[in-house]
Amino acid sequence: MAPIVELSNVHKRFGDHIAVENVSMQVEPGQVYGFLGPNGAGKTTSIRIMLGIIDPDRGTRQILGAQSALSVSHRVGYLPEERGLYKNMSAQNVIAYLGQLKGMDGVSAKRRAGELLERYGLADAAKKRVKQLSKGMAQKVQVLSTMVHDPDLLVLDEPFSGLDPVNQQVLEDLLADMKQAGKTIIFSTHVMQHAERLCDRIGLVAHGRDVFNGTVGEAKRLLAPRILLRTKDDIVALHELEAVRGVTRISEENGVMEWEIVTQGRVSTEELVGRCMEHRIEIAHFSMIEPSLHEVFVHLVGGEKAVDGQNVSKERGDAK
Ligand SMILES: Nc1ncnc2c1ncn2[C@@H]1O[C@H](COP(=O)(O)OP(=O)(O)OP(=O)(O)O)[C@@H](O)[C@H]1O
Repeated sequence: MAPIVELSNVHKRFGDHIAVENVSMQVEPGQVYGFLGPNGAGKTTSIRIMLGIIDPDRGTRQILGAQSALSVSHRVGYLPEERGLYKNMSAQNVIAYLGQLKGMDGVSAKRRAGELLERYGLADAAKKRVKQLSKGMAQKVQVLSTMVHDPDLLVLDEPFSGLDPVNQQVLEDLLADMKQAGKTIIFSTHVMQHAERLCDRIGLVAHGRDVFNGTVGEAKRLLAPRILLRTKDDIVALHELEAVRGVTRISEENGVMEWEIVTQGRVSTEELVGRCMEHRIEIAHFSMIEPSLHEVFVHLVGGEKAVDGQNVSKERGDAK
């Protein structure tokens, strides 16, 4: 099956500034794709290129089998980074109006707008004018307006920004519902937890370039796991292992110390446990901590230094 969206080696310059340099992405039907990157990385520019709002200087794009998103716009729902709705219209009418612009008839658009508002906790806001809504509520209304015409593809630029934690969860649930309904979703975010929970694939850009493209699991495997060990014994024997990069004492209670062991490469649990037994280190607790997507992000975007900042290297370790 052809990808729903494909950017190949896209490049965009604004004056002297290169905003996007060789960005590529492929999104398959039904996938949730997280487009991640720090401020100014080129996410919005790439999304605008994808949707035909601006043209790339070089590279190619394809969306729903078309060269231009304009010819398939009724199949696409788009939440731009700049928010804005007609302030004097009611929430229900503004969603219905945007549905009509995407080809819906007035009655169906209004009915569907009412259903969406009810389902996602905004029934009371249906008759209120947009200018009477809080910023977060207006944003939710705008998100709902992107899906009123039942598009196949949702492209949401920073949909979580400006929402409180409860409404972020509502939005996560909404996106999960859309995925369940077989929709393809592309969203940009700085907040790794959303991407971690929702995405089948992620693309990370920094300074306009691709830094990573793959699944969340593949991203996490880029960093070695950490180990949490609780013991009352001296662990200097572990510190000397080749596979151990650093050891940090986290806490101490009743003579039992909790250590975080940073490994390098794929250290085996057997090797560490074996070493503990060999040196009579009695284990009160032993667990492997998978790196978070946030840590991978900092590692890829901020470089090794940022990761080292959280850990203690062998030289600085206090295991002795
Ligand atoms: N129309 C424009 N004219 C000049 N420079 C631009 C224009 N649009 C974007 N840029 C620049 O291109 C770079 C990438 O911007 P872009 O908005 O794509 O980043 P972003 O990853 O979406 O950032 P953020 O997360 O902060 O929204 C930035 O340095 C930005 O200042």
